[in-house]
Amino acid sequence: MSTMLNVTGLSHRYGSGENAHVAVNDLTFVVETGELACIVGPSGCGKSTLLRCISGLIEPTGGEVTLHGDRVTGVPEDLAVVFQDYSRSLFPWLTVRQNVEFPLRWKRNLSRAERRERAEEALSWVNLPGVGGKYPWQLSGGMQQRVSIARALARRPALLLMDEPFASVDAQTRFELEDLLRSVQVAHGSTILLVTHDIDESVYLGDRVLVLSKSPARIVADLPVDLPPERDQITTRESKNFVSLRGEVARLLHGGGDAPEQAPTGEPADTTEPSTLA
Ligand SMILES: Nc1ncnc2c1ncn2[C@@H]1O[C@H](COP(=O)(O)OP(=O)(O)OP(=O)(O)O)[C@@H](O)[C@H]1O
Repeated sequence: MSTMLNVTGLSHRYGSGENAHVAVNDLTFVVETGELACIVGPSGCGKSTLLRCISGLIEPTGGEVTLHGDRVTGVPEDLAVVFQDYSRSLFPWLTVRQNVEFPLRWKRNLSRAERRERAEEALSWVNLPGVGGKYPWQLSGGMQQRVSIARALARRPALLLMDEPFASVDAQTRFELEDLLRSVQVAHGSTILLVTHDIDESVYLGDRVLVLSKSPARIVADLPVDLPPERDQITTRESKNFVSLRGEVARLLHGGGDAPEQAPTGEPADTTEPSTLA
């Protein structure tokens, strides 16, 4: 496996002097090609700042980010981001197909017909064939977020960043979108870095879970997820490995980074921790 993303000693400080605020502090990790890595951390710990630095939207005040070996100094062309708020990221005056095609306009090597073909293909990947002629506001919230995912995938990004992508939809839709994302990722070998504050979601979706501390964010643990690639909302969440890992992540988050207590062998870990962090 080759390394897609390399984050080395990354720090970011907003402001200077007495008003300085360190949002992320000396983060080092890699994301391998074809991996779905989840970052979980408390609200306000610096997750969005980290994603902004990785996507080249802001320049880190320390350390560096490389994408397939190239140092990130601006927004890389082969990186796509999906945000939480689909209602603000889709253009309401464009049809679904035009929204998905929109970022492809800057790919000069693609003809109009190829752009359209790619848009239709990406819409079929997210189980939305046949809605290309509708407007976003004619679709449910979950469908609109699938359009946002299709728009990101149509660009065939080397890295897909997702910032709390399912936080604005109801629980049932969230489960459907989680399953959709995993199936798309497995089918297309996409490399994804997803940020969430939901412990269960991080374990259910991830091949790996990176646990962040309270602000300023530092990495408390980098945990492999020992679950099969094909997951199921009921049986996976009931499995011993899932329950044990979610307990470990919760203890790390609530303990602020202390070493986790291991559940006794053969017994499921305590599942009373809340799934999300305030
Ligand atoms: N532009 C900015 N200027 C100054 N401080 C900022 C700026 N953006 C974020 N911060 C501060 O940096 C810290 C981390 O913010 P950030 O949005 O990265 O956290 P987060 O983990 O994504 O939060 P949430 O989970 O609530 O979305 C917070 O204390 C925030 O107030």
